[in-house]
Amino acid sequence: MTRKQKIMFAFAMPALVAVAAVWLLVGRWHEQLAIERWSSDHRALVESIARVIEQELANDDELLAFTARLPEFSSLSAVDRVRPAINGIPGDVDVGKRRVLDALLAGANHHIAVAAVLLPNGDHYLAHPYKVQRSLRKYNLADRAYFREATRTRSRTVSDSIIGADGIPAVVIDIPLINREGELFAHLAGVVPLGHLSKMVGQAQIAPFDHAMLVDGQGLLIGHSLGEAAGDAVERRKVAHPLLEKMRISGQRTEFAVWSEASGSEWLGFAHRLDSGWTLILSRRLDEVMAEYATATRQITALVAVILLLTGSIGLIIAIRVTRRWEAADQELLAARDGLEKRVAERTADLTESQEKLRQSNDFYLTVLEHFPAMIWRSGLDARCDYFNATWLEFRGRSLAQEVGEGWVEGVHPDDRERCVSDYLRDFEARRAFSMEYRLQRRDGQYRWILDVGRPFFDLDGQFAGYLGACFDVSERHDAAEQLSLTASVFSHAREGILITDAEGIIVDVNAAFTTITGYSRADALGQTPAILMAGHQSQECYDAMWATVKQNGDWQGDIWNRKKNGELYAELLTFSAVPGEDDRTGHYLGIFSDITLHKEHEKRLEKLAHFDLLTDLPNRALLNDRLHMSIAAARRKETRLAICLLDLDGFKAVNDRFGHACGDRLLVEFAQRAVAILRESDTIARLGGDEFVILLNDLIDIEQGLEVVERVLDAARRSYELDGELVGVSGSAGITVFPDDGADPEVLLRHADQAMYLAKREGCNRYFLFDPLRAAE
Ligand SMILES: Nc1nc2c(ncn2[C@@H]2O[C@H](COP(=O)(O)OP(=O)(O)OP(=O)(O)O)[C@@H](O)[C@H]2O)c(=O)[nH]1
Repeated sequence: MTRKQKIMFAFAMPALVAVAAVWLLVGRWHEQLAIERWSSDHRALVESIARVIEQELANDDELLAFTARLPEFSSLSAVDRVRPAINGIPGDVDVGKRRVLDALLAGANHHIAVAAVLLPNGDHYLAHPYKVQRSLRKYNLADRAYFREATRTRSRTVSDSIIGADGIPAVVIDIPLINREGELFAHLAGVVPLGHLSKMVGQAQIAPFDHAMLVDGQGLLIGHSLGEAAGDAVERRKVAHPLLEKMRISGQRTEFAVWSEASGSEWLGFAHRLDSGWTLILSRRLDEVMAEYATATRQITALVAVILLLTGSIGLIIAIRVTRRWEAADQELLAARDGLEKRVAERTADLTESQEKLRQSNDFYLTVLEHFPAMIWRSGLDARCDYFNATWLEFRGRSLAQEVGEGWVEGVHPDDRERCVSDYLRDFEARRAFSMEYRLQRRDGQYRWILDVGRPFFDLDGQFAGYLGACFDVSERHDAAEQLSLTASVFSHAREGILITDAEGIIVDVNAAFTTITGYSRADALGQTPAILMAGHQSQECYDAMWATVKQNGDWQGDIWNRKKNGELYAELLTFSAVPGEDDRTGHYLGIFSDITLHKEHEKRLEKLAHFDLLTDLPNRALLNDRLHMSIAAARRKETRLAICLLDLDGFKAVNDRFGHACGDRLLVEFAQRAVAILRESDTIARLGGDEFVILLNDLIDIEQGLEVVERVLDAARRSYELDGELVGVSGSAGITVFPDDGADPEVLLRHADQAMYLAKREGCNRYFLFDPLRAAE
């Protein structure tokens, strides 16, 4: 189908549909219009027919009223002749009335078929014609509604339909007869059979209506247009009619309606209430009414269709012209579209390329993010975590679904959980970057220290979009920090002094014990070298050796004498170690020392006890032995002589006895001092015990040199001593032996000296003897 055909079709189809719709609508509309028109046209006719019926009834009424006013009906002259058996007075009694009634019934322009005179109690006085009186089926009519109504109102009353006393359905006109005294003495009743009423609504009377009905006040059918033919045999039945129902509801005197019968035929018509209370229903078949208006309907519909078709055709022509322009414009549009599509294709290709690059870029960043060595997370505006990278999930050994939201918190160590969550939420609220450490359970169940660094991130519009964070396993650093903290604590609280120098030996740190021991504050020590502690007690070589050992072996341990800031000497047990730095070179030196001055002094005391005589402070026997061995060795090495002199005081016991032991002690001390003052540094005088001493004279060139010294010592011994204010005198006896002349063995040499001293004592004391082997043999 071409474009033109499409447009024509687009116009033609709605036009045809519109014509069809208008056809139907106009048909329906015109039917409605025809009904309304018919209704308004015939409303007046209905009222006119009703007036005719009412007029005819009024005529009957008037005729009866006229009769009632005649003298024959001014009284009842033969009431006493009434016989129930003949339903009233005999036919030949009160004939005046019957003559009048004959004349009444003989008239042609009324509908009264029977006339009757009733007594006030309802009994018949007479009925006319007489043969009707004789055939009456009901003698007393006091129970009739119209009779009671007329008696009560003392005025003319028209009844609804009844079954007459003669058994024929009829309506009755009752006129009460009032005498001059104003008493109601009788009723004059005119009976109109229903068949007579049907004559009022015969076809001729109701044309152009098809059908008419008269309904009494009780809703009973009392006449209809077909009743004329039925005569008196009009069926007195209850009428159920839509118009009656409508009238009952509306209360209107005239109602119009359209209704359908069960047979399917449609009717329209009017109901009109008469003055008597009866209702006249006039109806006509709808199809007949519509047939009257069919021509007009067809004309209007055709006119509308022509107008529509004309309008449609004009529209079609315009559409075709417009279509041509559209087609031209369309061609331009197509050309423009082709160009546009080309550009779109080019742009799409560019865009696809860009998207591909973007996708690759995204894939790259996502891959980087997923497998970045750090554990990465993200949270949204609600502070709940909605992303964890593969590194995190791998660390935790859990799925993303398990970790998102609050899931990850389950992995935080129970002791850290509250702090971790509250710190996070606090910083989140403040949109503040944070850095915190907590323990997070790894997939193997082990808790690891995690450094979690989070910061807020913002979208392209600068709106806050959540938090991004990266976590690092810092357990080793954390352990190291703890270790460092422990080390620092040990460093601070150690009882040993600790100093740390750099590779050049410059002190970089000292602890509190260092200050306590040395008196140098940290500020005093930093930047100095350990040389500040040098006391001059050890030689520089000693220090150099120490440093050399440290550098070679990594450490050195030993006792060392240093000097405190206040100049006091102290001994320390020092461990000096090299601490390796990077690339295995010494980074620092660590010195740990404890103050062992007391220990040293104690040791010194013990040593002194072991080698010196407590009283005189001279070497004792043990030290003498050592020295003797050393002196022998030295003399042998130097090839010199060694004189060994054993000296025993004379008369010492008497001093003790006379002055006491303490004075004896003082004498011994005095003698020792005198002897030491005489001897050289390299010589030795030892106390063997009591008043017995040994003198070693080294490096003797000849024996005389030694003898001279011994004489001087003996002279010193002889000098008086002041004890308790008195001068006391003792002397000494000595025996001398010479190495190597008299022997080489220390014991032998001492024994020889003892032998010589024994001789000196024996010869009178206060003298000395050289060992003489010949005399010793005596
Ligand atoms: N005061 C004092 N007396 C001591 C000490 N050791 C020993 N003695 C006494 O020194 C005396 C030594 O005795 P001796 O050597 O016989 O006395 P002596 O009178 O010098 O006699 P000779 O040596 O034989 O000439 C004894 O009385 C000891 O009790 C000491 O440390 N102090």
